[in-house]
Amino acid sequence: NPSPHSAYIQKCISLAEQSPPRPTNFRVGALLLSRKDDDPTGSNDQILSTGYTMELAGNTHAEQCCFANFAAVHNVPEDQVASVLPGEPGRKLVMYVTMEPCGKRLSGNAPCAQRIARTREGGRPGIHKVYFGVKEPETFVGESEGCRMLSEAGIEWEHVGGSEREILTVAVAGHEDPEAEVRVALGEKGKEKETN
Ligand SMILES: Nc1nc(=O)c(N)c(NC[C@H](O)[C@H](O)[C@H](O)COP(=O)(O)O)[nH]1
Ligand SMILES: [Zn+2]
Repeated sequence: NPSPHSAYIQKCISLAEQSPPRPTNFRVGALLLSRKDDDPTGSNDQILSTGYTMELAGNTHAEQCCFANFAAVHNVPEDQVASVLPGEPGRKLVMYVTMEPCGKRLSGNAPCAQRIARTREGGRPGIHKVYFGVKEPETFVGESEGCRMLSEAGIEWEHVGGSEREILTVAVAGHEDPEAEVRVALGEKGKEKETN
């Protein structure tokens, strides 16, 4: 049976497409689920929450909204989401995000890798693994730090390949030269503009 990763990444792309295009961030989609141990096809997955960039008021990120939406259902503020995330034996929490969780934000707001790491505070199991469809491009913060921060927090991560161009095209739709930015991010630096 096929792995469920690509289907979840596609779901996150659909979420990202709901994000209002801005020149100052990326349009990203995120999904939180509970997965039964030893269930590689995800046949027993339980979706817990979703989020997309600027879904909620303010300068909010997809992962931040995903947590905030879950916290709201459980009547706690987003920064206390760890206290209401399930920690059942035999199941693990997994996130899918179109883009690598940010390790730094030009706004100075708490980066998503830190928010994800904080779910493990107080010895809670928290988020076990993060799957993402593309590394963060260097547009805003240069070399991305998100994966290193997740590893330091003991959280596994994995790049699910195959949808990079689609994810990046959605992510940069509000930027000044989206096509060029996608080409650069894909390592197609310096390619001549496609002659139309
Ligand atoms: N993983 C991720 N999810 C998002 O929802 C989002 N918008 C970004 N974007 C990362 C980028 O590095 C920051 O958007 C800029 O650094 C500007 O920072 P603010 O967004 O203004 O805090 N990254
Ligand atoms: Zn972020």
